[in-house]
Amino acid sequence: MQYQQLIPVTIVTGFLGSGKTTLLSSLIKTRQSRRLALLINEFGEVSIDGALINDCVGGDEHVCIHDFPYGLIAYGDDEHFIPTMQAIAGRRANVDHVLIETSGLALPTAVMELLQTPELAGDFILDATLAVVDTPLLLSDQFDRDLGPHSQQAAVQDSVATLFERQLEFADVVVLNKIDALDEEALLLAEQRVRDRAPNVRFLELAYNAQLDIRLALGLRLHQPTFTAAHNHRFTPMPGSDTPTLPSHVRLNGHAHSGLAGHSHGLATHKHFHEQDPGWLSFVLRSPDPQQAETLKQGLIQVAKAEPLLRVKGFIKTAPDQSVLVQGVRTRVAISADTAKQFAKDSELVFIGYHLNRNTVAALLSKLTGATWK
Ligand SMILES: Nc1nc2c(ncn2[C@@H]2O[C@H](COP(=O)(O)OP(=O)(O)OP(=O)(O)O)[C@@H](O)[C@H]2O)c(=O)[nH]1
Repeated sequence: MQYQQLIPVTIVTGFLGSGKTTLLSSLIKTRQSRRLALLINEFGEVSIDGALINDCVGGDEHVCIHDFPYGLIAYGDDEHFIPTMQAIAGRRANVDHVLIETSGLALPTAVMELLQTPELAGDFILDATLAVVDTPLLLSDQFDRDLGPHSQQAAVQDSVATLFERQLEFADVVVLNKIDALDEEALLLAEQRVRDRAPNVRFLELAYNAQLDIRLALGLRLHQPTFTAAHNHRFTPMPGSDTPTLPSHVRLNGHAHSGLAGHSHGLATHKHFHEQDPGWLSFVLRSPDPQQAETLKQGLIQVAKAEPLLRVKGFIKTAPDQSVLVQGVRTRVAISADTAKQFAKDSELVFIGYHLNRNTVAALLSKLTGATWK
């Protein structure tokens, strides 16, 4: 298979709530004639992101969504990733680019490595890994380690900081997102903070209003192998593979992803963080009662202040035949009637946090909203 015939894959990583789905939605809108396949990875029982992105593309057959509502894309127990990718390869005449959104708690390495296995290496090539950053949170020290005495708060901070740093470490491109209200000085400081954590990041891009120029996001070919004798050392044969050479994912900085044998990160990087660090939890709370949007919003802010809640999202029922979207990243909670849906179901919110107690959150939210949440 010639490089030109390989389907480029862009991995979009980034911490919980950094804006991955929002950026993907805007990329889809500006995709022009590109035919895209998207793999969306949701951490939680309810597939919110899939619903949002599907809304955004409507019935457009040139954008095909593969939703992984329960699974963690490409991690150990994911049986769907390789067959899904092979199915995409099977309709390669209709696919120009694959975009994979990893869970906000995942590292991109699991996908990176599977792309190099014999099942996929003949059809796909990593184009670039993008890490989306919630810039205001970065600037307000929310991704810093807590160097104080041991406490629950310090444990949350440390786990968040570790995950954040590792996502940046594996990125080719860091996208500074949520920068609408930031001035030049703040952006320079944010850049410095990214570079301090991940000196090998190759590009920093700015996403004003969660929009990225598609030319800066797709087709970067940052892992294009060099097919010259002088660079033969970049090819690493896959052990046990018939394929004589694999597309090397060597970075300019020498950080190698050039085959499983030579891989430098170790198997630990294949694990999702909630496997490695069982402190990360996700659960769903439901309410049959009609919700008052502002009361619920204030309730969620209080919960995020009192408990180690890092992300909440879902739809709440504000009238018998209407549900509206709830999006919370720590204490920033937005309720968007624009994304109203004609749902006749109960309100349903996914909560993600670190050692977050389901019963405590349910009791607190029920008390604060006067509605039953369980
Ligand atoms: N002000 C502002 N808000 C943004 C921007 N990008 C995203 N958001 C908001 O941030 C929240 C989270 O955005 P998502 O796109 O769902 O984030 P995500 O990274 O996909 O979230 P997870 O999949 O849960 O990790 C939503 O309320 C978005 O509307 C931005 O550029 N500016």
